[in-house]
Amino acid sequence: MEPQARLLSAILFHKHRQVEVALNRSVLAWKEIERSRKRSPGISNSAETAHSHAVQVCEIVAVCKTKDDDQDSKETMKSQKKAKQHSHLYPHAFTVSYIRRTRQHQWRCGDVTFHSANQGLCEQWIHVINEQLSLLTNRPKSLLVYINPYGGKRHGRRIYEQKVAPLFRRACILADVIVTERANHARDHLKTEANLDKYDGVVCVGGDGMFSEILHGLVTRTQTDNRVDQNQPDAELVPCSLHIGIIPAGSTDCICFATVGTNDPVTSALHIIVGDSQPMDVCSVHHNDIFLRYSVSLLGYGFYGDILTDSERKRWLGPARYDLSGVKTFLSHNYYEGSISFLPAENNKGDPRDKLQCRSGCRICQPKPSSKDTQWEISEEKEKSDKDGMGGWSVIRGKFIAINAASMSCACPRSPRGLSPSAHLADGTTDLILVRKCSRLNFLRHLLQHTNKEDQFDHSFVEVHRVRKFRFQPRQHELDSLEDLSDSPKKTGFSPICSAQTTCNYSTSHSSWTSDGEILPHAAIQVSVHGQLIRLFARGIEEQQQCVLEDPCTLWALEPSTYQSVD
Ligand SMILES: CCCCCCCCCCCCC/C=C/[C@@H](O)[C@H](COP(=O)(O)O)NC(=O)CCCCCCCCCCCCCCC
Ligand SMILES: Nc1ncnc2c1ncn2[C@@H]1O[C@H](COP(=O)(O)OP(=O)(O)O)[C@@H](O)[C@H]1O
Ligand SMILES: [Ca+2]
Repeated sequence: MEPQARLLSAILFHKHRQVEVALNRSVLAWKEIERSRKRSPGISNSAETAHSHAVQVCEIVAVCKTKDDDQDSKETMKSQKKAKQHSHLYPHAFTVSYIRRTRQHQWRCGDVTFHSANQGLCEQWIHVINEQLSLLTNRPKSLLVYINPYGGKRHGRRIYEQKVAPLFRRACILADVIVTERANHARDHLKTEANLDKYDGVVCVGGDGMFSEILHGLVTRTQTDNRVDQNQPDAELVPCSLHIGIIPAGSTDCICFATVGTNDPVTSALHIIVGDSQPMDVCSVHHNDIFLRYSVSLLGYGFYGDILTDSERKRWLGPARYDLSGVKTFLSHNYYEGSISFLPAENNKGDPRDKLQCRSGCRICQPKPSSKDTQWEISEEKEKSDKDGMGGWSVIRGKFIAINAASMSCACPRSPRGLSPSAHLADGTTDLILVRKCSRLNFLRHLLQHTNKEDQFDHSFVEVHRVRKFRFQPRQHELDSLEDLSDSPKKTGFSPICSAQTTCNYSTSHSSWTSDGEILPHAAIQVSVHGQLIRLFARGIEEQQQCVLEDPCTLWALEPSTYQSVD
């Protein structure tokens, strides 16, 4: 790769030591002068060695003039005298705030302050760095923020004010904040009222349920504006132009965890600031050609549907409601009869058991521009020609403890690999997991495997398919109407210890679907995946500590440009 020309270089002071600082279009680097000369001449090929540091320009949060009060605030008593002398000699300074990777995908905002005797020089550095930042056009300047004050442990407002707002201010992002006053406040505001032209993105402070509100508001608004009828299951939906940021402050937060790798408000705020972009699939759910909901994480019938139905009554318990309802539902051990038909994904989409996890820059999720249209036509054609005979579609009937569709891994702190560890964020498919009637012990084994590294699909009673569309029809019990009044749910040989359904006056042989944590009113549904319908301010889970810098040493080897100025 052609090394880039230096924009600036100078001898400045950092922590009372002389450093050489250099900037090109992609990297800001600095190294101590005396020590590096004394020690080895070779600097290793990493972003940071003992005496050489480098930061990618696209990971700089902000640069600003350092105020006098800030300069010595972190000094110890011992070094205060030295610092005073130093700041007398070099009274001018600027601070660069940048992204620092810590453990397990967590990001923090680090600061580095450079001092100089020359005020003009400091101003020049601030100007040139800001000029480079202004070229990064994917960064949001104006955001619309919705806070659910009742999500998770009810810390949403505090999390935003203490951890996120100061970072947005530092990055000069304007934020209009709405603290919601009722469920669906954010959805309705986005659907009709909000002036979206003003914003570069929408931020949701809350859990998956709150994200779902933003999703529905934005997707519906986009379809209305483009005159697309959401009730048509085959309608080609128009992708949303605004990015969505998630500040995790809910109970599960799996959409954040599976797209960032951690549930941490500061990390999410930094992904928003740098304008990361992660496309994401969205499932549309219909009942008899009537639109019900969109879903991005788990669409679950049976086990998870029952947990969610039960846990809604325990909302006051916060995130612990899922554990309590989980144990209760596990002990109930219900199964449900029905038939699933699905349209499998094309072969190039991989397999749910192939262990190719979706990671930042995932190849399977890349749109294939040259062949996409023709591929799409072929598969549409195949689908049409197959429609009458249901060719291309597979049908499975049976008794199921759980039917889960995971459009992405659904990784979360409870299950760090998720419900379908190899599911992809943006491949246009969902992984359909069918857990048939089995013993309690076997089901427990299967569940436990979600928490360790074992393969949860390695059971005769579990099957998993990567699909583009599916339908579910619960078994119609001819005598349902008579039996429903007296019958409890079907059991796998044990009497019920407690059951959500015994108090339910809807057919007891049916469960409910949960879609991103919300309950759907119908059991018979049609689902289609809409590839890459939305984009998040995220980049997918990074493989490891990514050191994508060009060798910072190249900066030192370059001829100075016209910008060069040395103190
Ligand atoms: C024995 C331990 C078994 C642990 C099994 C863990 C599997 C967890 C898979 C989680 C998938 C989560 C998919 C995410 C869905 C969310 O969109 C959605 C909404 O999120 P929000 O609250 O942030 O708005 N959340 C949920 O649907 C919550 C799912 C929670 C599942 C908890 C499962 C607990 C199971 C406990 C079984 C206990 C067996 C005990 C035996 C004595
Ligand atoms: N101000 C509010 N009062 C009551 N419910 C709200 C409010 N704002 C949002 N909600 C609803 O709260 C539910 C849960 O929100 P969420 O942020 O996902 O928290 P959790 O992860 O704890 O479920 C969602 O269904 C959302 O529509
Ligand atoms: Ca997918």
